[in-house]
Amino acid sequence: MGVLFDLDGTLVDTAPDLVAALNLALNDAGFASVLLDEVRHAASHGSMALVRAAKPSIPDQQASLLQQSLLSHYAEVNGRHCQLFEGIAPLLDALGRAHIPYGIVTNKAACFARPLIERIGLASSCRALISGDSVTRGKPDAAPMLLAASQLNRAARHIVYLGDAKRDMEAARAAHMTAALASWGYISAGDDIHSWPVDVTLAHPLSLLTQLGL
Ligand SMILES: O=C(O)COP(=O)(O)O
Repeated sequence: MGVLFDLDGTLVDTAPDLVAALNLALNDAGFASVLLDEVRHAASHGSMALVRAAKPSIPDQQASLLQQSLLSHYAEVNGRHCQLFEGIAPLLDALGRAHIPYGIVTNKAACFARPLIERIGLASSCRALISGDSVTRGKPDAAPMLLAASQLNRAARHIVYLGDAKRDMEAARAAHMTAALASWGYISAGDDIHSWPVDVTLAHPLSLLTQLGL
């Protein structure tokens, strides 16, 4: 048995850092800041989704400049305001006690994902960290999932993948893993989660232990 996690919106509440970087970029460009709750739902979908959540109607070129600025500010603030979601630390402890390895499959670039898991204290316990740029095709493709499974040394069918986005559920299904929806994540009212390929919906991180029969 093994467990894989999505990073943003599932394992770590990264929205405060991402929105801090977004606001620095907006302010540099002469725009007003946005509130965390206004754009939090976009935080699982990458930097351009955050820019578009704040500024839906600016031209593409201006959005690209804001995205580049956001990413350069994010390199500074990454790990500063974020924390593990409530219930994740005891979950990881319980997995460790049960000798169930865990890893992370994120679409975030390695230059952000690696320092983040070091700053948040997971680098020594996490057995696999697959980033968006570790493979040619990221989620919803099966490739990053299967690479993580090989690093955990577990068969894909014995792995549960927790995520908060449709592409996470699709990637888990494509890799023949159990697709577990983390309902504490960045899911917006407009997300039609009933149409997503979900095997199990978890209301709290510790609900995974019941799912695993622990
Ligand atoms: O930064 C992104 O693109 C999203 O990252 P995630 O896959 O951990 O949700």
